[in-house]
Amino acid sequence: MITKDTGNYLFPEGFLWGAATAAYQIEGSSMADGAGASIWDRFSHTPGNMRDGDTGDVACDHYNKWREDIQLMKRLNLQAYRFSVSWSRVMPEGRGAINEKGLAFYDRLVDGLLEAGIEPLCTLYHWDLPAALDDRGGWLNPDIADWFADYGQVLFEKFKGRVKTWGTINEPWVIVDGGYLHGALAPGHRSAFEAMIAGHNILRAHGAAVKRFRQVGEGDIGIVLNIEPKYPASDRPEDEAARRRADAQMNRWFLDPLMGRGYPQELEDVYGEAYRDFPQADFDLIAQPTDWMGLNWYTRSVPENAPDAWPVRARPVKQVQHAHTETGWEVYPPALTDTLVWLHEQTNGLPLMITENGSAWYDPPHAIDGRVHDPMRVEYLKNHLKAAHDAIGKGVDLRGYMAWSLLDNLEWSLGYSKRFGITHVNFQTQERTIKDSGLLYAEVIKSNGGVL
Ligand SMILES: N=[N+]=NCCCCNC(=O)[C@@H]1[C@H]2[C@H](O)[C@@H](O)[C@H](O)[C@@H](CO)[C@@H]12
Repeated sequence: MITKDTGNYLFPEGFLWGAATAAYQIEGSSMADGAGASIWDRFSHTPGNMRDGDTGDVACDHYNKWREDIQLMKRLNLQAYRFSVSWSRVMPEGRGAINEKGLAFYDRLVDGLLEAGIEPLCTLYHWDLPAALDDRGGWLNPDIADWFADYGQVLFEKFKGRVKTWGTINEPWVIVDGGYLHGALAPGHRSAFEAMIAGHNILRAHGAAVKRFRQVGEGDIGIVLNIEPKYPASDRPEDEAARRRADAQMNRWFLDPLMGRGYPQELEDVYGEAYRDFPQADFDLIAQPTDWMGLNWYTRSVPENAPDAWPVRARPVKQVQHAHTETGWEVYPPALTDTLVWLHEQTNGLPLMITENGSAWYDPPHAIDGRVHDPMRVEYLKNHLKAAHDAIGKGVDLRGYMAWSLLDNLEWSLGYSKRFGITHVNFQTQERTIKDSGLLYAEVIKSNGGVL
């Protein structure tokens, strides 16, 4: 592998290098030891929802292989590991009784990480809502703000002094756009009216958890947003208007209220009669000050005006001049720099962390001669780390980078067909093999970017 340090892309001292996963995507054993079902157990077992009929029943079997996976993290030189907790493993009904065996899994994981010198970054919610709460309306029920804060309190108290960096909710936009607007993700609803309500309650739940954290927790807390910058397909006014609608519906819908600005005005244009406003007290709760913000970044898009494209009336124009990943996302690293600078300004200089960045490319189902060569992922990783470094040079307070993902895993309704891991998983044998991209990443971490 690369040995020389160019020194051109050295990151600040103390920059935090890690990798990220999510409970339902890697753990398996989702109903073991008293756990309750989540909406993803239901959704993945409903015929027609999942590519190849895949489910998270086994996934990467991380529930059993977590010790081996910590050793893998050490071989990757990881300084941090971003994981999520399965709410229904800890509280089978989502509220009330605690399942001590479920909580004990995360207790062992956190202690194992600390013993390995790896900082645990915990996400409270990464899409796997307890099914029992969905039966009570889930994100459509305003009571969920208190249910979520109560769940957060269990973890804040259990891991006080051991977990210092908390994320409340992973990607409100994907939860709502996928789960309530277009139906591609659990719980599979298709309603703009529900989308507005679910999105608002997700924000309220975030605020309630932050307030509770200030009362019982210790450390830093923030939220994790996916931001996909929008560049107009032309300088025609209708394309700029489409860009604004797309930017409002995907990027500012959640960011603006979190920063105390309320919903962007374009949202009413997007959702029409489904748009609704809410009491100011809600927006005061939502805009609780946070300590950091997570950015999940994959790609940009170039929208044009498209009156038939419900509800945003904008459609991305494929940028055929650039490579596209297996998920159809354009590879365009300069847009990451743009996003980081924009987010730095939008959050008035809040500390930022890239909580996810990565790419899906075709990898074989098994390693060959103990190796998995993934040149496209190597290139994506190198060029996006350079783009992140460029943002730091422009004054962005970027604190860390978590590669998505530590392992090939369940890519939600796309099943195991899309591999994002810097470590390959043979899903027949559960054998892990660090890919070339993982070997590079280990060197990047060891040199703090020096090898880039
Ligand atoms: N249209 N479009 N453009 C791209 C929009 C990206 C939205 N998807 C994400 O950010 C998800 C995030 C999730 O946390 C993780 O659980 C997923 O495995 C990764 C990979 O999919 C990413």
